[in-house]
Amino acid sequence: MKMRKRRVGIITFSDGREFVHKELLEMNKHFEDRLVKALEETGEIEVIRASEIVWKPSLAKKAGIELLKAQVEVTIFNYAIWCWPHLTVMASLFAPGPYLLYGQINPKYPGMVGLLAAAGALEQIGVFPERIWGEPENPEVIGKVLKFIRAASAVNRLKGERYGTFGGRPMGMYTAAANGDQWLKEFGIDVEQIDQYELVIRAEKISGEKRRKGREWLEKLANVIYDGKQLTPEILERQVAMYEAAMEIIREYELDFVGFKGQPEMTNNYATMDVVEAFLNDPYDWNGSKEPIVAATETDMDGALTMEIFKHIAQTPVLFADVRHYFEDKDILDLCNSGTHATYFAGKSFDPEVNLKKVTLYPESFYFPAGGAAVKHFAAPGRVTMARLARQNGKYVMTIVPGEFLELPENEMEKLAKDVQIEWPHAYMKLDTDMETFLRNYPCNHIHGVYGDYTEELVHFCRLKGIEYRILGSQK
Ligand SMILES: C[C@H](O)[C@@H](O)[C@@H](O)C(=O)CO
Repeated sequence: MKMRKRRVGIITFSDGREFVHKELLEMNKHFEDRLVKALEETGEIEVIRASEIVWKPSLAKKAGIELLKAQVEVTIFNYAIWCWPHLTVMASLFAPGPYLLYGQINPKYPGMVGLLAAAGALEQIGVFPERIWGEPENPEVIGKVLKFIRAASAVNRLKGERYGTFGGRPMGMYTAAANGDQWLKEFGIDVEQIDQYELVIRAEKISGEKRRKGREWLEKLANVIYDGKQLTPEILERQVAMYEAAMEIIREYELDFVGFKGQPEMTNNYATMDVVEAFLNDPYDWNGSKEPIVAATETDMDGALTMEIFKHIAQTPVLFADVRHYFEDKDILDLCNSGTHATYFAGKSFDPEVNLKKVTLYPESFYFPAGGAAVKHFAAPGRVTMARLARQNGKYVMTIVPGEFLELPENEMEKLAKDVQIEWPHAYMKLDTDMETFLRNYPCNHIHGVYGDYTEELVHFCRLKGIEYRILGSQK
């Protein structure tokens, strides 16, 4: 999967007395060099430096404009000596936020004083920057910087995105239907409404060659169980055609992420959306590797939004699941949903051959008379961060649920799945919190997440957006 580097601007400030500035210039530059090197070494960041160290107002303005023109996603204001705070304020009028005030360790000069004076000045005018202090070579310090940058770039990457909702509120699910005006106002996301019929019309026009290519690839790499009724080669090809149709619409309408109603119209009359949803979320399909396109089932808008935030923060595929069952005796939460588990989760690999070996395309059950394949697998073990953005009394609240996907013997996973829903994918999770706390606080039926520890990034995201958050479990 191709990672888009996060574009970060840096402005280093100085003393407003020219003779002091000149005296300390080489040292100041050296501190900037060290920070730039450490940022670039993360492999996630492209640094844009202002052309000059800022010691007078005209240079503050010039530096800010340079970063604005370079379309940076975050600006770091860098302090190693005493810096006159109005220079930061003036640069902030042009340099794109969010802002991180970075303090270098340089005890012989009042760098920390400069940082705090600038922070206070910004806050007086309603701009609330993050502050980090330390040696750029310290992995813990640069780790903190990176977490902030991931969250800040996610805030900016959402801006101007388009969400396509195929069909309306599914099966009476209030939590799936959000308000487009609120999305635009709070996140800068435009919502496009598309009729599911458009998918059917376009799917019918997808060539036999394209259908066959998808079906044969799936048959070759995964285990396909045809039952002659709910799942036949023809129905699987119909799901492939719907995927191709969805891709066509996504490109044509310039959509960044999507949701499909699916139930009951498509699942009663045409085919389930499972193959479409899983492979949109995957970093590949039968045509090759691609960027994952977040796809929520049941047109769950806030679910899709949570996933899109995760995608920008972690730059990996994102899981969508139902909170399905709790095995009390084993303390295992079963996350399971028919459609949207990307096959990436089966093997945690970007290589489809690795993951699809562990995937079975199962005939759908009685809920879905039109038939189709459910994309069944078990999520690979590992530390995960799950979360959900939900509206409570009109306001967004983020519930963050850290935990672990468990390593269980294959036969035990099959046994657990049989007791729940054999044909659907499962992720067996051990929560950091206890089940009672989870049930009392979790805001809806769907949950989303990625491998890795991203709690701090989500917290930064919420702070930047003024969203209330709660963490169910400790931050590890
Ligand atoms: C079979 C049901 O209609 C499921 O689709 C339902 O349990 C859900 O997935 C709800 O999120």
